[in-house]
Amino acid sequence: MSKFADAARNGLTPAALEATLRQVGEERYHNKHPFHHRMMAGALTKAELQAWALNRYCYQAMIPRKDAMIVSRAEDPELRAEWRRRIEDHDGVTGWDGGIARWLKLASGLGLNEELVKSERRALPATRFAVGAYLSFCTNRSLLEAVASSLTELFAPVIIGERVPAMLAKYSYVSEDILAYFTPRLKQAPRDSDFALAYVLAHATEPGKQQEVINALIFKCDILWAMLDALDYAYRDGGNIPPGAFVPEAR
Ligand SMILES: O=C(O)c1cc(C(=O)O)c2c(n1)C(=O)C(=O)c1cc(C(=O)O)[nH]c1-2
Repeated sequence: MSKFADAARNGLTPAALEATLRQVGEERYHNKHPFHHRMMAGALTKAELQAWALNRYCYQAMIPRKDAMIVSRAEDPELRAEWRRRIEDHDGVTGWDGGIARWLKLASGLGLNEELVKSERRALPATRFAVGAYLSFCTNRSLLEAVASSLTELFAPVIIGERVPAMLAKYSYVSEDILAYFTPRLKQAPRDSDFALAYVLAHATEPGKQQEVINALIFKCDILWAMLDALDYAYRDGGNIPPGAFVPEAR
């Protein structure tokens, strides 16, 4: 049983709930994953970096759809107004001048064909299942759980701060230009997660709901973890690439 399974048993103060959520991230966020450690050490092949970018595109492309789901479920205009900015961050004004387009630049900068990435046809089965599970979680669980599941963004600046300098230092073909996706995220993620955290602390006031938000964050950490597990298994050392998935040319 997870050590967090009955963390809210006796009810938590807002400060204690926040501390528990931060501890979940401390222990379970995907910056603890061996794939991320290999990335930071400069140990990934170009093929593995390409596979990472191609698969992660599916996650990026789904994010504004799950945010639209949250907007549609929110009865509070303030929550909707705040949350729709996230959709704009990813879609921009035209659909192709926001975060999704910047992620495509990252992928093409690593040598991938943009149309192939956009088609999502070559993503790993586990990537598609993980991304679908996140969207369906935000569709079917309570609004509070959906908001809480975004709280991995509390920890995103940490992983970006580890990833970007390491990628620039360790992979000669990676330039700042290619990694431009991450620059605005360093402002957007704290703005978004501060709002989401305040919402969660204000609304998770009884033990049952507090446990639900803790579990929602664990679920989301598991989604991110499962995506890196799948990449590691499929592409490490030439790998175990599932039928139909991306086959790199570069090694
Ligand atoms: O670079 C990362 O490792 C990372 C992690 C996460 C996250 O923790 O879910 C997000 C992002 N990036 C990101 O760029 C992003 O737009 C984003 C949105 C969300 C979300 O759950 O709403 N997470 C993340």
